[in-house]
Amino acid sequence: KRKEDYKLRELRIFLRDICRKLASNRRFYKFTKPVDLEEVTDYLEIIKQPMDLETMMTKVDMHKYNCAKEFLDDVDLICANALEYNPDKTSSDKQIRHEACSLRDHAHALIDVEMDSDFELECQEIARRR
Ligand SMILES: CC(=O)c1nc(NC(=O)[C@H]2CNCCN2)sc1-c1cc(O)cc(O)c1
Repeated sequence: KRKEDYKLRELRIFLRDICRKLASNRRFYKFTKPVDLEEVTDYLEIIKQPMDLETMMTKVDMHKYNCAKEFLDDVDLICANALEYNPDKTSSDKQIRHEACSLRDHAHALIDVEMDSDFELECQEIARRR
C-alpha cells in the first residue's frame, strides 16, 4: 500500500460521508436515484449523461474519484441535467431547478467547510498522475 493509497482511502471515507448527508436531505430526494426511464420516457433524448447520488456512492466504492473536484464535477452534472431537462416557466420546473441549484451549492459548501484544502491539493496531484 503506497502512501498515496492511504490518502485516497481517507478521501473515500470523506466522500461517502458527504454523499450520505446530501442523499439524506429530503430536499434532494429527486436526485438520490437514477431518473426512472419508464416514468420519464424522453429523458435520454435530452440528457446524454445521467447522474444521481446513488450512482456517485457506487463510484466512490469503485475508486472512481481521486479528488473532491472530480466528485463535485458529478454533483454539477446532476444539477446541469436538471436545469436542462426542466427549462419551462412552470412552477414545477422552477421548483426542480431551485432544488438542483440548492444541491450543487450545499455540496460545494460542505466540501469547502469540511475538507482541508492542502489535502485536496495533494489528491488533485495524485489525480493528475493517474
Ligand atoms: C430528476 C428530474 O430531473 C426530473 N425532472 C422532471 N421534470 C418534469 O417532470 C417536467 C419536465 N418539464 C415538463 C413538465 N414536467 S421529473 C424528474 C424526476 C423526479 C423524480 O422524483 C424522480 C425521477 O426519476 C425524475
